[in-house]
Amino acid sequence: MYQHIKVPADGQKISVNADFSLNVPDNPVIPYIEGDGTGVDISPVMIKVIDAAVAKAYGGKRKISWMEIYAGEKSTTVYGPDVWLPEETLQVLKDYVVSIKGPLTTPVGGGIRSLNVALRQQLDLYVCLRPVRYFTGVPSPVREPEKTDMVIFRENSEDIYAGIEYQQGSEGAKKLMDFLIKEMGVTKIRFPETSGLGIKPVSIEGTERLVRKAIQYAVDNDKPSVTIVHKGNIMKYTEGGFRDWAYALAQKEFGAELIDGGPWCKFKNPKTGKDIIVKDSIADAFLQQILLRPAEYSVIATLNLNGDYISDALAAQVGGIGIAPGANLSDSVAMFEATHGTAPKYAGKDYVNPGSLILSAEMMLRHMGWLEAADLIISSMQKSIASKKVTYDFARLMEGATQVSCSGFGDVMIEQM
Ligand SMILES: NC(=O)C1=CN([C@@H]2O[C@H](COP(=O)(O)OP(=O)(O)OC[C@H]3O[C@@H](n4cnc5c(N)ncnc54)[C@H](OP(=O)(O)O)[C@@H]3O)[C@@H](O)[C@H]2O)C=CC1
Ligand SMILES: O=C(O)CCC(=O)C(=O)O
Ligand SMILES: [Mg+2]
Repeated sequence: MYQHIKVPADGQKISVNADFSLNVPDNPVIPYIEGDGTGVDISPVMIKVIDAAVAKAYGGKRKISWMEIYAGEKSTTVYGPDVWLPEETLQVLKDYVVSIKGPLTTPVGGGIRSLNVALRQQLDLYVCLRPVRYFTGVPSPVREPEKTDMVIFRENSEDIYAGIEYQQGSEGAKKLMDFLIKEMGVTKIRFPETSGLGIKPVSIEGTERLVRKAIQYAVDNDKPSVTIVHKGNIMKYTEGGFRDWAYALAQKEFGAELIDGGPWCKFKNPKTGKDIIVKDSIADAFLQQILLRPAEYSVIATLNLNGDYISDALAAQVGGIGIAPGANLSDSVAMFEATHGTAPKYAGKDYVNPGSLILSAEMMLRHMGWLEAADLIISSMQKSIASKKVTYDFARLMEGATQVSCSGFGDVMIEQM
């Protein structure tokens, strides 16, 4: 049926109901992309740890059938030199509904466009969900890392990240420059002859669907606030539009009312009766606020590029990108992945922290409703860190730690279950 993908004989597909709830069989097939760089190290460890947690939680009644699918460098060896993202990979990601991926390399400057972004765009995975929480004992550069407890909702389909760009000197750049100068009367391009150009689309629909998810998350998870992070003072009609449309949605769909004339607003959580405040922060100020007053922020809704920067900055606050998980979500399809990239200098060395991908898989188990296995992962992560048997990233900052390898940390996690 597929050219290179081998469907496991013993598993069934997860399916989606009309209300977007999932039917998860006891033996679901989960497609995974190993990933470039350190993907080769972390993906097998993630699978081993998740299998152990599922076996322990359900005593053999439930089991994941993993199905390897291809993207990135491995795809070019399996499918041929120029095939970075095979059509059948996209088809499987849609058909099998829930998947997980390792990181994929994107060259800087030239070369192929990001496959990570292409996957999100082609599957319309418009939410990039990145929870940021502190695990006791993790070395952190801040004094009170436990005060950082945020969940980032990053818009995943628009913004400058959409990749509409024209290289300096290209026909496209010349055409667009001509149009801007001659037809739009633009006079502000300082060096028109030597500029590359990029376009930043931000829409009402794109904003509303992202912000709706962020506010609903605050309602479902008893969170005190949603902060819209933007640079709307400077980019008024894109970032500023995002802020205005976000506030408007909070009022229109959640019944939020202005506080002291606005723009902040609040509504009562229908599930708890508590207030949820919807507020905003300009992105540069936000980046210093999260360091100085992290406890004042909870759910964050932001655009694609801001969300990228904020994800890594917040990850650092709770001990680094070695334990920063994430998910890319549409209404039906979910693809889980770590926040970090391929860390090429460590590739194949069995060295890096597999924690981000393991915690991404923990989010996946929770998404599937396999809560007992997900809880086991969290408690094992806590105990493993407390045991101080950790990978280099924590060991180098932790007093009295024993440094273990990437696979070694997986084994520690399995021992701690
Ligand atoms: N979603 C995706 O697939 C993503 C892909 N990328 C791509 O990855 C490539 C490399 O990007 P780069 O900017 O170097 O960012 P990376 O996130 O790959 O690495 C930056 C640094 O983060 C730390 N780090 C990364 N992974 C781990 C881990 N598992 N455990 C512990 N520490 C870790 C290392 O820090 P230290 O040096 O201190 O040890 C590393 O040098 C690029 O091509 C980029 O486009 C980037 C982000 C996301
Ligand atoms: O696609 C890439 O290579 C980088 C993407 C990224 O940094 C992210 O999504 O956090
Ligand atoms: Mg990033």
